[in-house]
This record gives sequence, structure tokens and C-alpha cells, in this order.
Amino acid sequence: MIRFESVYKSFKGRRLFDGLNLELKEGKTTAILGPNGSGKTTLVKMILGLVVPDRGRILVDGRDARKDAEHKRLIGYMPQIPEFPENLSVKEIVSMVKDIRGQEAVRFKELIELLNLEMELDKRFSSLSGGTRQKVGALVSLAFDPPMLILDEPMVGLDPISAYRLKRFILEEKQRNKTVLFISHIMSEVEEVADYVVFLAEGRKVFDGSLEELKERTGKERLEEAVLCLLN
Ligand SMILES: Nc1ncnc2c1ncn2[C@@H]1O[C@H](COP(=O)(O)OP(=O)(O)OP(=O)(O)O)[C@@H](O)[C@H]1O
Repeated sequence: MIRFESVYKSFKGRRLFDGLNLELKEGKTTAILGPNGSGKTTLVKMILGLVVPDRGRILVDGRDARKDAEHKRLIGYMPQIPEFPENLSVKEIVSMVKDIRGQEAVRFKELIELLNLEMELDKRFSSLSGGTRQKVGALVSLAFDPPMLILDEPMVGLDPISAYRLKRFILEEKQRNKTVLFISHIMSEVEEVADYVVFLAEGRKVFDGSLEELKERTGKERLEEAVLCLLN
């Protein structure tokens, strides 16, 4: 379970999170929604310890995300924009992450096939297209088969076939009771994949509950319309 306890975070004197309390359920898939700049990426970066809260704490399976770096080995993180050493090949990047995590890339072959990366393995990261860089981000986050996945707009930038395959993969991970957290602006995707929804607006938690509860609360059957209701 991931728990935010009275989390405060400001950037350059501007308060984003103002005592956020939030629980993300283990073994479930939660979509983080909200307008641009509402704090979604900052939220997931705080779970990873990449952004440190000014006050409060975040517990991942009971471990303080700030103090305990071990929890990172439980998580596969696919950032919005993957950054890896530009001069390394895809193979070398996976090998580097393997050494850092001290884990085997047990799903490497399967993912290479799924994402159609066979021809890219020996190419330097600097020479890859935007979508292929995105696929490398997916590969690295998923190859080590971690119990928790944090995916920041995972399907954006991928061609339709790759996006479809990655979505199927995530749905299978969900069936295996992994804890999945994903950020998305694509409501059809959220509807298909998520069990729970957290909706942020300017760092405030506007909604936190199941998809069904969201529809019930807003009286809207379509998620797109339910989300518009939350914004108004
Ligand atoms: N390192 C930083 N320095 C200064 N401000 C930051 C930093 N990181 C985030 N912010 C600010 O915090 C707010 C939330 O940013 P964040 O990236 O978390 O939003 P988001 O909901 O993920 O947005 P998007 O949907 O556009 O990806 C924004 O106003 C952003 O400018």
C-alpha cells in the first residue's frame, strides 16, 4: 500500500500540496487524473523519492519513501520523458539498470518482441525516435517484473499497435494483482484499465474512489462527462 500522510510541497514559494492525505490500494489499478500542472507527476515522483516533500511523509509498504531507497526495487517507473545516458545502446541501458537494481530482467525477451524493439537493441539512445525512446522507458520499467508499476502517460507517443499491446500487457499485470498507478489524460483508456481514480486540481484531491463511485457521485455514465463535472 502507498500512503501519503499530511504531505506539503511548494515550488519557489508556490504551494502545490497542502497537507495531502491519500491511500493507494495494493493489488489495484489507480488512475491519477487532473488538468495540466495539477501535480500528478510530482505526486508519483514523491513516491519514488525523486521529489522530497517539505513536510509529511509517504509510506510504500510501510517504508518511508524519503529514508528508505530499498522500496525503489519494488517499483517499475515509466516516466513521461525517459532519460538515459545518450551514448549507451538499448542493451547497455538494460544492463546498467540490471546492475543498479541487482535484479534480472526476467521479461526482457517478451517485451522486446511485444514492443518490436529487436532492430533497436544495438542502437544508441541518442539515435532513437521519440516513440522508440518511450518504448525503452516501458521496457526498463517492466522488464524486472516489479510488484508495483508507476506509469506516467504510458501510451502517449506510441504507434497504435504498440499502444494497444502495452495496454494489453498492463491489463495482464492487473490480473496478476500488481499495484498499478498510471497517469492519463485519455478517458477511454482510464475507463478500460483503472479500478480507482484520484482526481487532482491544483494539488488538491478533488475525488478519490472507484470508477463506479465517480459516476454515481456525478450522475454521469461517461467518464469524460463525470470528469468535466468535477472540474466545474
Ligand atoms: N522542479 C520544479 N520546479 C518548479 N516548479 C515545479 C517543479 N516540478 C513541478 N513544478 C510545478 O508544479 C506544478 C505541478 O507540476 P506537475 O508536473 O506535477 O503537473 P502534472 O499534473 O503532472 O502536469 P501535466 O498534466 O502537464 O503533465 C506545476 O505548476 C509545475 O510548474
